[in-house]
Amino acid sequence: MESMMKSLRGDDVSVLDLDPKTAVGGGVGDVYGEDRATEEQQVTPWTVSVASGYSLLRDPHHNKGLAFSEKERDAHYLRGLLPPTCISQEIQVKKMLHNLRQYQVPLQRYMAMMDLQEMNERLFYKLLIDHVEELLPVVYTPTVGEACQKYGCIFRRPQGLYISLKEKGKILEVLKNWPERNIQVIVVTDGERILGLGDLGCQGMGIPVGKLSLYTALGGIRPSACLPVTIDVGTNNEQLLKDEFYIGLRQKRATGQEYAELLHEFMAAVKQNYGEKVLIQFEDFANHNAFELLAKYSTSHLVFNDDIQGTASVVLAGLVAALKLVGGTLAEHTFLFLGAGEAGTGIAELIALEMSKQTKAPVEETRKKIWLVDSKGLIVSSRKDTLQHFKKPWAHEHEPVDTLLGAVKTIKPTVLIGSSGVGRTFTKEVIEAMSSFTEKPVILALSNPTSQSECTAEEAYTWSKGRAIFASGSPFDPVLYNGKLFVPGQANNAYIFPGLGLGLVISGAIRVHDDMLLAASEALAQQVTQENFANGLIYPPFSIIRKISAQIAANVAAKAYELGLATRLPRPADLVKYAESCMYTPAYRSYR
Ligand SMILES: NC(=O)C1=CN([C@@H]2O[C@H](COP(=O)(O)OP(=O)(O)OC[C@H]3O[C@@H](n4cnc5c(N)ncnc54)[C@H](OP(=O)(O)O)[C@@H]3O)[C@@H](O)[C@H]2O)C=CC1
Ligand SMILES: CC(=O)C(=O)O
Ligand SMILES: [Mg+2]
Repeated sequence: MESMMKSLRGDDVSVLDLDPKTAVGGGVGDVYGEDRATEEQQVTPWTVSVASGYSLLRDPHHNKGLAFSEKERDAHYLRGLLPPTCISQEIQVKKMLHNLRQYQVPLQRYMAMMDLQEMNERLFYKLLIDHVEELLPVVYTPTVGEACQKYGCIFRRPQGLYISLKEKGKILEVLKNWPERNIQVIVVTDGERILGLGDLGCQGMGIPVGKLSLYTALGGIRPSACLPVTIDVGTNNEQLLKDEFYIGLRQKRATGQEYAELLHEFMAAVKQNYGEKVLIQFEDFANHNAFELLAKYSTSHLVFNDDIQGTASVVLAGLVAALKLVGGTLAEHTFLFLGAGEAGTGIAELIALEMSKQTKAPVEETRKKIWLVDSKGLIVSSRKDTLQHFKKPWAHEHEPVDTLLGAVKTIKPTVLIGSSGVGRTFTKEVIEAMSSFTEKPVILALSNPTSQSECTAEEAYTWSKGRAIFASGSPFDPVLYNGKLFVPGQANNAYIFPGLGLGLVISGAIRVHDDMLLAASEALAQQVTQENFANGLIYPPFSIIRKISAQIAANVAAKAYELGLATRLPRPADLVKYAESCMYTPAYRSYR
């Protein structure tokens, strides 16, 4: 046993018994037994397979820090490596939270959270789950946006898998370098449209890392089953290309065939390595690639585009809930979007689909209740020839209108949705115009991070004289207006993708279907309580997100079984209970 432990600890005789003065290479050993003369020689980096002692404390999957019990300290060679005190995970959470709150700068909090994730994974998730409303803005929008912008500067230990053009032809090998074999969810970006911040190249890695930490914290997917990936084909961001700390390829973006081939190799390698049931979530691709990738791989892989589909599902849920506050049916409302890209057209299409299901009218008809404005003005039929394919269905008969204000005045929408990525575009005039013909205008400022939000919560409530039903992509604090407290909701796809992913995983689904997005949306809308409505909220609080995710997962899984897309048989009788039972919990395990 002792010899086995010796070997596990790395103090193998063949290494230890070497006389330092006659070490390999024949130089002279220093006081540490190391030999300068051998520094140029190649060595084998090697490690042990059972974590114990010093290496156990440095293994984020098993480390418990001061929470190791006396018995564990004896059994796992930890004596002396820790100070004498033993504390509970609850006290560790309390301490971490106390420390985090000392930081005034959000990016410092982000870095502290990333350090914790790298040091003690279970404590990271316990902290995030128990204090989700406080910490979501740290690990996710808005702070993750700043983290991506400064990723090169704050880079310490790599997270996730980087696949660049240099790895072309070897992607399968690269996947095999990842330490985990049983991957269930991959979030992949190419960094070209990171939130509303544009092309951040390889530094977009913060997004897959952040999204996957939410898959675990909010949706209960095991951390070991999550794989963040960044595909680096270069960047067109001149500032990054000149930045000495930039971590990616220093070249302009590859496009066309070169791009398509790398992506194709990646998609094929993922299926070969992990099988057909691994969920691949496309995230923050520019729209000129996003729609094509989704269309191309949705028939051969379990793929989902969060920006197009997840956003659509979350917004539809909010709108269905909002009807309880503003009255009418979906089809009785008129919708205007600022931004006709992935989020805008994705949401528009799902609203039209739901309206069509409710009214039995064809989608071509229900689309007519929905209007979109892009950077060139209102999308109308006279522009059809020059429009990107995803905008064409929205080119309705109308005179050209150049501005959002002009469009609001002529279309008279009851719902205004911002998905442009451009901040402060819902001006006072726009919100006043909305409020002039609607008693309770629904205003969703979806763009992230906070700097890109189409308006602030305060602006929406003040300019509408407290009548707006408002939600935003990034969180805003409650607003006191005319003596009344208004609590804005957060319309963010983080409500949907963790539960949707869990539903796909537990049913063993092999494809994503639009009806699953509707099922997810319906489950979310059902979680909004009378108390939430009384506070003007159209989303439930994030504090109960794991309960929400289980409901979403169950609804999605039920749809997968109904559509014949589920492979995990037999179907569990109680899908909510089953979803809950599958969810990862971060409590420490006891070590024998
Ligand atoms: N809350 C949430 O859950 C989510 C929020 N988002 C946010 O939505 C935003 C957009 O994302 P996405 O749809 O993927 O981006 P896209 O690039 O696909 O689309 C952006 C759209 O906005 C239009 N646009 C840009 N500038 C203006 C302007 N000044 N006036 C009018 N229209 C303008 C573009 O017009 P044109 O086509 O003419 O260039 C394009 O149609 C981002 O900030 C993102 O963070 C995205 C997904 C989820
Ligand atoms: C939330 C999100 O996915 C985005 O802003 O891109
Ligand atoms: Mg996104």
